[in-house]
Amino acid sequence: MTNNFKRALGEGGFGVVYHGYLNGSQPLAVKVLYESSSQGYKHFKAEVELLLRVHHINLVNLVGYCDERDHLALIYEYMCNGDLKDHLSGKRGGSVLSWTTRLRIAVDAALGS
Ligand SMILES: Nc1ncnc2c1ncn2[C@@H]1O[C@H](COP(=O)(O)OP(=O)(O)OP(=O)(O)O)[C@@H](O)[C@H]1O
Repeated sequence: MTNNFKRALGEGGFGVVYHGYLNGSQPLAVKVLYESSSQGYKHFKAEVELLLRVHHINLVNLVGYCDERDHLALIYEYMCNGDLKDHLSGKRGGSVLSWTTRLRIAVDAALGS
């Protein structure tokens, strides 16, 4: 899927996220979790159980997961517009978001949570 983990999209608190494709065409983001602690595994299971049940337009979809105990990965649909953090901080260039837009994003995020 990730072509041997060729392209890293970023890194969060739980692992590195790689770009990949499903069936060679559907773009994906594959989060490979750091070595699993019991705390990490609990978080992984909670994320899988919640996101496989809950679908909302403001939430990224979980497409699948890998649970081999020592190798854990979460597979999400790929968000092509980048990180919200970068949009809010103006790092992506382009126009600065207005306060009205920021407020709408906050409300939309709250609706998805
Ligand atoms: N579904 C996705 N589509 C595209 N890029 C993604 C996706 N998920 C994560 N990324 C990229 O990988 C980076 C790390 O994401 P990740 O969710 O691990 O960290 P985070 O947003 O800091 O959250 P957390 O606090 O859960 O670790 C993001 O900043 C983003 O650039």
